[in-house]
Amino acid sequence: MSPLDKPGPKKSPDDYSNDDSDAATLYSPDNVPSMMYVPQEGLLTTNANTLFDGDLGNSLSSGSGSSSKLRKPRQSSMSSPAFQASLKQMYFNENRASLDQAIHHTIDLLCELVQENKVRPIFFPTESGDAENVLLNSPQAHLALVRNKLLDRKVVQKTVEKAPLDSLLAPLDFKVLKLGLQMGHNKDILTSLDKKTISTLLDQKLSLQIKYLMNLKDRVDDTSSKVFVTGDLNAGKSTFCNALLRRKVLPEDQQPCTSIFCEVIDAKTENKGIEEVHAIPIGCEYNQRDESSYERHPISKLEDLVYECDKYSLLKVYVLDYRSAEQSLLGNGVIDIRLIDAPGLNMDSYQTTQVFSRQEEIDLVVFVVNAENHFTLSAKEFIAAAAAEKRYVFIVVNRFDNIRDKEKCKAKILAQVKNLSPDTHKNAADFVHFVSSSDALLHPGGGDGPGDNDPDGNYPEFADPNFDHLDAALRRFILDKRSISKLLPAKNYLLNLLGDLKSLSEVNKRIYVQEQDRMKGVLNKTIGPKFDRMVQESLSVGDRIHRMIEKTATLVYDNTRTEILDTVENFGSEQVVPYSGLQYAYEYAKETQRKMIDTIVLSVQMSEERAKISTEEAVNDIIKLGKSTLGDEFLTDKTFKPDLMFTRKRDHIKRSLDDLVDFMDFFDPSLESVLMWLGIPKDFISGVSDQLSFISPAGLISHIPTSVNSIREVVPQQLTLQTVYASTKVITTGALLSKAYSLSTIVKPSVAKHAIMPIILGAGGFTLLYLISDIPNAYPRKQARKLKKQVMKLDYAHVNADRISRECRLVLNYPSRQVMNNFQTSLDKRSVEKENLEKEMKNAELSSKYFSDMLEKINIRVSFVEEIDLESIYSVE
Ligand SMILES: Nc1nc2c(ncn2[C@@H]2O[C@H](COP(=O)(O)OP(=O)(O)OP(=O)(O)O)[C@@H](O)[C@H]2O)c(=O)[nH]1
Repeated sequence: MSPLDKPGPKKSPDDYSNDDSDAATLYSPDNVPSMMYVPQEGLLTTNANTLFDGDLGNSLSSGSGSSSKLRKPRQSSMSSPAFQASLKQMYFNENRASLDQAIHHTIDLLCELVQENKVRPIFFPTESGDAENVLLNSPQAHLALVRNKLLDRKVVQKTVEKAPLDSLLAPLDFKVLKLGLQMGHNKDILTSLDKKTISTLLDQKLSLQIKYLMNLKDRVDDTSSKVFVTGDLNAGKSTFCNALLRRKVLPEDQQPCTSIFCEVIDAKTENKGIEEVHAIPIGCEYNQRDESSYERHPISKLEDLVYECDKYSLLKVYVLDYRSAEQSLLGNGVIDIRLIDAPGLNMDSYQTTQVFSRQEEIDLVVFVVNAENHFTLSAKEFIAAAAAEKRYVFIVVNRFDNIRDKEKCKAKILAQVKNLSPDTHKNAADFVHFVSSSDALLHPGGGDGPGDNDPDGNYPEFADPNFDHLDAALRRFILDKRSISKLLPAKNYLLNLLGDLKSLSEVNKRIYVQEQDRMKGVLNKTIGPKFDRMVQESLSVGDRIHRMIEKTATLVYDNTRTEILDTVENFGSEQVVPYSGLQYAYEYAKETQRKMIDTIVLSVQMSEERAKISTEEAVNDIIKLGKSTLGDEFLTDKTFKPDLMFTRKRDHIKRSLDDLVDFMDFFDPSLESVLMWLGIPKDFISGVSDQLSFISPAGLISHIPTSVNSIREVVPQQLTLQTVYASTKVITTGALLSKAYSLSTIVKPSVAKHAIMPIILGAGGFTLLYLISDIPNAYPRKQARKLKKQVMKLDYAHVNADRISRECRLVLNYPSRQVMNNFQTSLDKRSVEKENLEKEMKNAELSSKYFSDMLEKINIRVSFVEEIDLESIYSVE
């Protein structure tokens, strides 16, 4: 931000000055102390005299919203070096405050991003262009990673192949984030990426940037300036530092000697005027007030100390410069300058890393290159990196005295500089110097220290005029153009970082907008309808299974009932066990009874077996239905075991049935059995059975004539068989005697006496014979009726049919529940899927909104930083 008010073109202090080229005159001791800026009054003033006339002309504001204005100074005052110096100081302070603010704002943005990354993942494209990263850089791959935790390369490959080309985003060319972490090259991390890792990596990246910005802020706020002198081995770095100090402080040698960083500090301001070396042992943190953090050594020991890189990490070299403020670089009276003499660049990697790691602490990099060797590969790399960060690099081409064709050498080196740092090349007169440092130290007085000044107190003339020019340019850049030397790298860095954050936000905004649309499509076209369809399917399958169970249970019930009733119904038609004779009649009866009961039990057992088969079929049908509807999602964890069905005892009927053998159970006279006993073919009996059906033993008894008339009436029609039948019944029931008695009342006793007795005896014998012979058939018939009666009474068929069908229903409920549970699981899964998608959609919406807002903020910050005008007042060219 320029402190110059608009409108009207900004004027650099150079515009007020007639000649600003001679930096030495800026700090004329006569002028510097007499000039100061009074912010409260908005005036530049001397100790006693006002330098401004009464006109309010071109005004200067504080740049931070203050309305304070500088009155236009008189031309004579404006051109004074003191005015220039103070004005530049004011600009510097304002720009520094603005940069501080910009750094704070950027830190805030980074903190916001860190927070956002914790809540919702930020897509981070890596810079490497290899195949793996292309996969990782696609939005699909990234979100898949986030969702699925583990990267299945094949799956991602498939996704990428399917994705439309324009939806794949090319890796971004980050400037700061890339230089800061180089995450994309770490294959070990990439292969094990999951949501947490991505988040942690980005978190680390952003946290590092926050840390870096804190350091940057310290650097901007730090009033001192650090000049980092580095270069190739034996290029003359120490000699160059000594030439700047005009003393042989640092050891020079033809062999590489400096193996430790040496920080040269003004002893007058920083060490109570005492010249000494503070050697900081490796691992110690230097604290000047804590003597245990370093070792004190005299300057003369420096020759040895520089070799002890195994012992010390840094040497703080406090020296006095007896020259005047306008001659001395360290004791310039304006700012605190420190020189850092670094070991040669091709030292071991640790040292080189140190060089890199320290870059953020330094304001100016001076790269010393041997004119005879030109740039080595490591030198080129270093200069390019430093220029990218600082924009300007001081290049000192040393040992130029050894070069014969100086112009050719110059042209060659400048051509190389052009490639490495265009800005430095553009301002080569200020930043590229061809010198001989050793010559610069040659002066008539020779030797070191305070005694070298000539008797008049003036410092001797130098042998190399080019070095004078370098010295002046360096002082001018550090002291006069501090906005550039100190603040420009910070501004540059901020712009680069904000640019990266902008790219990151743009990519994320685009991805999340795309993702939102994609997920909306998935929800409306796939997951939503799938969920509804599954709900319908589960209802319909549930209904079908219920019907299947009912059908099977009903079938089993009917079959069982029919089976039992049929079994009972069929009893009595024939013998069920062999008859061994009258003397075994009781055993026969018991055996017949047992056999019949067993047959009933067997019928139940058979019904159960059939029920098992029906149940198994139904189980398979239910599972098949589940599988056909749910496909792969159907999981069966149980197998149906029919043997486990009907394991309870089923012979309780034996206990229920009356198993007493009654004497009368052996006799069951019937016309059919009589006919059969008489040897009449069975077919014939069946043919006439309809006509005989009305004849029942009870009916017959009721039809037994009660008088002779009635006998007369009856006999013609019901002769023979009926009579025989009736007579057997009469005998068996005792009715015969009563009928005989009643007959005797109507028939003359003498007649009766001769006729009845043989008849009675004949019929009785016949009947007895019939009854005894009919025992094998009569008992089963009687027992069958008895059992049937009891079965009916116990409702045995229903009870068993109900029991079996209930067990079938119970068993079938298992696969039914299994299918329905599977449905429920699938529905739950769909529901979770739907909820997750809705949640992700919401997150994508929030993320896209977040990055839109973030982009707006970044744009405001970028304009803020861009408006910090560090250069217009100092035209480097
Ligand atoms: N001819 C000539 N010799 C020089 C010049 N500058 C330095 N030297 C010599 O080069 C040698 C190495 O100088 P140093 O200053 O020790 O080099 P350095 O880069 O500090 O060495 P290391 O830090 O040990 O890598 C010494 O012998 C110097 O005298 C120069 O401008 N011209």
